[in-house]
Amino acid sequence: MSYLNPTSSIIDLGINIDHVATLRNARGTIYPDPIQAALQAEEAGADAITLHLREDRRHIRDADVEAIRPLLRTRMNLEAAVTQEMIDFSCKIKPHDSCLVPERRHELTTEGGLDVVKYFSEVQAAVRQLQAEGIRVSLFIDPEADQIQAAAETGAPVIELHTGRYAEAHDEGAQRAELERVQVAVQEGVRRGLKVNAGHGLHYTNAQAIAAIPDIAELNIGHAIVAHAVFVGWKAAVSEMKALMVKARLA
Ligand SMILES: CC(=O)[C@@H](O)[C@H](O)COP(=O)(O)O
Ligand SMILES: NCC(=O)COP(=O)(O)O
Repeated sequence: MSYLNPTSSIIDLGINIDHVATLRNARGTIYPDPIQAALQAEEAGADAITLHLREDRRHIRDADVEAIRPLLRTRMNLEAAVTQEMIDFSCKIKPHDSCLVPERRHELTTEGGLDVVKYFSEVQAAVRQLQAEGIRVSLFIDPEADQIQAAAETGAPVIELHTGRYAEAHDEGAQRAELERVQVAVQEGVRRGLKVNAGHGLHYTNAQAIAAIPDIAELNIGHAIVAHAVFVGWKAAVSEMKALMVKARLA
């Protein structure tokens, strides 16, 4: 199976455009346009465009995904819950990457990783259906050895480690412990032959330590970049994040 990846870099940045759509939907306008955000992010150095089609469609909508898919020059990483509706939609869209995430209707944001151990057979069936369409599957999981093992056993070639606990750890000791958890999980993923990505809650002062971990392939970042763009502009916010990640990896 071959996958399009024209921009392979030292560490890839997937720009999550969900909260461009959140801003649009807040007033029911047609701006800011997630299509424009995706294309400008690519021009500014994004290696992939990530978007999460939530079951309640609170930000990204079906029509956004359909419009953006044929226009991308990099990759689409479509995040969705493990429901038959979402898997069928992803199979119709055929993104380069399909990232399976957990979802609770009333959560403010994705609170943890997909419990692949508990829902193994459902996740494996989803992985198989997506892979039969030539879609690369990523599982968004907590940085835990049993989840990584289960993820590998589903046949998915990619995992994305949820960095939310690292991002929310405000004292130095807790942050160091969470960073170590991610570092160990990356090693475990690589040992099992997986491509290891990471993301959630990363911003301009905490992404460096994650980007510096050897073997992390890609970071997916959204909310902090949309927020920073208010002050510096969208393309500048994207390229600033990409530059700091590359600098951290090379340091
Ligand atoms: C799965 C994930 O981590 C991202 O989709 C991120 O959570 C942005 O979407 P929300 O802010 O709606 O959770
Ligand atoms: N999968 C994580 C992601 O896409 C971005 O999450 P966030 O930066 O918006 O928290």
